[in-house]
Amino acid sequence: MTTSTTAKTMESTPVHEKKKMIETVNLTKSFGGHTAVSAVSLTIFEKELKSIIGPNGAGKTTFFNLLSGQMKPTSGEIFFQGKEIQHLPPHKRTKLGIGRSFQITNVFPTLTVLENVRLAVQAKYNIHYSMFRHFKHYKHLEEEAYESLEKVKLADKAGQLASNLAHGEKRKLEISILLALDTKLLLLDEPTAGMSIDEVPQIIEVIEEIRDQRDRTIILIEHKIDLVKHLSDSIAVLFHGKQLADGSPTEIMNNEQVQSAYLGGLYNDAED
Ligand SMILES: Nc1ncnc2c1ncn2[C@@H]1O[C@H](COP(=O)(O)OP(=O)(O)OP(=O)(O)O)[C@@H](O)[C@H]1O
Repeated sequence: MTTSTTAKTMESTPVHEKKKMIETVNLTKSFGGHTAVSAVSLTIFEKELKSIIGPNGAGKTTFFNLLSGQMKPTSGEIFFQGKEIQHLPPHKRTKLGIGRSFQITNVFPTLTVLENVRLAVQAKYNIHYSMFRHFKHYKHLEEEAYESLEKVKLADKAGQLASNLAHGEKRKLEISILLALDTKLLLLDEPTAGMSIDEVPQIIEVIEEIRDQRDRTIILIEHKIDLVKHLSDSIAVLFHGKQLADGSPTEIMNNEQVQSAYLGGLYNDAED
């Protein structure tokens, strides 16, 4: 894990100088009588990495589903760069620049790693492939795809079939595809889940490098609290669907309400 002072730089930027990337206002999602997300009002600033933490069932994934458009809210609003988006379907939000890491459906197992990312680059430029055009017409797409693979440290696997990648490599490929699509807001849902111990530091390094470029905004759901502390500019805590706290990593770790209501449980989760 590399050390970086960039996160501290974001923390020290005065709030009035920060631009809002996405904001939720009283965002609520109920399933029958159960409210999974309850009047959550959160602001995520451009170029920051915000983590959403909370015990199992706290509403984190539902919150992501609302941001990405997989679910419609029961009430409340979502503003992306000032534009109201809660009524937009997922593909329109993708076009605006919101990308979610689990969109592994974009990965074609029988294509190579490079071909998968090249398709994302093509989609970004809206270019339809023609067998009769000279390959040089497409060379820049391939180069851009390769650069995107380099950013996630997967360039050495460019020629392999996507189906042959290890689990952690597939997660990196997903992130590479999001980067190739010029995603402004990356929604990373437990990127380390299911990874072997060897794979975790690699994905952390990738996320850290994307964060330190400071040209994207990242929202991260993650159970591993040490990782969250290390990576985040700010942390929001959900508890029974409600927003329990929102602040810097230090503020959250020192927040007595968070500690007593939740952190003990979280540490236990993390050790599972
Ligand atoms: N489609 C659904 N229908 C009914 N209830 C749902 C649905 N999706 C989520 N819930 C409920 O909403 C609550 C919040 O679930 P959610 O998956 O958002 O929590 P989470 O914080 O992501 O949990 P975990 O850390 O275990 O993934 C839970 O009680 C869950 O059972």
